[in-house]
Amino acid sequence: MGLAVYNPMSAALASEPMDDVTRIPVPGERPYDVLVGAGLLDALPGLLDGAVRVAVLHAPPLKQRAEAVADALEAAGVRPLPIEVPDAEAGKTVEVAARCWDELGAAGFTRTDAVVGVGGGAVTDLAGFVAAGWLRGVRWVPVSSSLLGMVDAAVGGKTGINTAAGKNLVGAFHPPAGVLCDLGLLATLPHDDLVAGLAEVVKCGFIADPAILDLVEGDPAAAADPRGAVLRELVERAVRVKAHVVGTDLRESGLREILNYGHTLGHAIEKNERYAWRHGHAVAVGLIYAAELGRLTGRLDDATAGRHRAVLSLLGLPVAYRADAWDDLLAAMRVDKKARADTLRFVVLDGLARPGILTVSDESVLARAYAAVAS
Ligand SMILES: NC(=O)c1ccc[n+]([C@@H]2O[C@H](COP(=O)([O-])OP(=O)(O)OC[C@H]3O[C@@H](n4cnc5c(N)ncnc54)[C@H](O)[C@@H]3O)[C@@H](O)[C@H]2O)c1
Ligand SMILES: O=C(O)C(=O)C[C@@H](O)[C@H](O)[C@H](O)COP(=O)(O)O
Ligand SMILES: [Zn+2]
Repeated sequence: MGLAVYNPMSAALASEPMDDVTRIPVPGERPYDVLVGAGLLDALPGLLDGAVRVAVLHAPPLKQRAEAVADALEAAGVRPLPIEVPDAEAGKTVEVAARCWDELGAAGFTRTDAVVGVGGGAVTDLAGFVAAGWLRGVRWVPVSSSLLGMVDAAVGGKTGINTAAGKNLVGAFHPPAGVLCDLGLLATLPHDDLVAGLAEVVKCGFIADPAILDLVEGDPAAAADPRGAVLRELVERAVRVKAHVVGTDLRESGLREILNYGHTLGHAIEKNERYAWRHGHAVAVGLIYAAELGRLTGRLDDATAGRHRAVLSLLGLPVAYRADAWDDLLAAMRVDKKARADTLRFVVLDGLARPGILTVSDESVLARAYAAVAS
């Protein structure tokens, strides 16, 4: 089954630069814009017009930025409710979400009130989920502070938390009112987290926009320079890929599955590591695995499959995982959201920027493909 319908050129024309802020529209039944630039807080109150109270969810590393968000809201006549949550995956739990809902209840949040998530993908996934659940859905805005959040997590309305059985197993499709990607925040993002975000950028290169791969291969150091023009271009290209896909298929009934390239094994590794591995690191290994699956099933040529390991290695991303973990990984992959009944399904490539679905009828190929990443 082929799923490729993306044209990077027409997507670029659809986005408008304004005073060094690039506005990338996300179409669909509830359209919104992704703003990419520096600062951007001036745009926040306008996205939450009519709100009297706004919860500002953040983890400790982004406390200062959350205070600036609260100040911007207060200056616009809105009552901010700062809520500090545990950092990274420790915040993506039902207990933390329940505590947030208790705080919204105590503050009397109504349907015109709203939630802002200030942080990386973990905090914005949680914030969106809290907003999706409260009164069956209030407005929310991610103020994305990590590369991975900007190019992926904050865009598209997939919100959620982890459960004991696996990654993101409870959640809702709940598009934001807008997305703010403040490139200035990348200066304080730890280098390893920035590089982890590049794994999702590379994913977009393989599934839809090969110019991304050329940029990374041409100058990997520039790709990882938080202040550089190359990274900005990569952010904008990846956001355009995601905006096109989620604008076409919000609820993942077809095309959106391509964004899960590399994630079937990636999520299994994250669960196996009890979420101590960065998401982007696990996805990097998952991408090489998915490429090998495509190659072994005769769908992907050797050169494009090999390019996965090469480009991810150039960035210093992990390209291998424990050989002895295979049985646990296979068990975790069985609850992947793309599985249907007892049948595993993977996103694979039929060529560069030609993603499709592999429905696995003979599971022996899964273990054989694992040899490509087993260490
Ligand atoms: N909803 C989606 O569509 C989607 C897409 C991709 C990933 N995700 C989810 O996103 C999460 C990963 O996101 P992530 O890579 O941003 O990880 P993260 O949110 O855990 O952030 C990584 C670390 O960087 C810190 N950080 C973030 N921004 C910072 C900044 N500007 N300065 C200093 N520190 C900063 C965070 O506090 C954290 O310690 C995973 O939970 C993944 O499942 C969701
Ligand atoms: O937005 C999507 O759709 C994606 O699959 C993007 C992924 O990068 C992201 O990690 C997402 O959270 C995974 O979704 P899931 O449904 O497999 O949990
Ligand atoms: Zn991801």
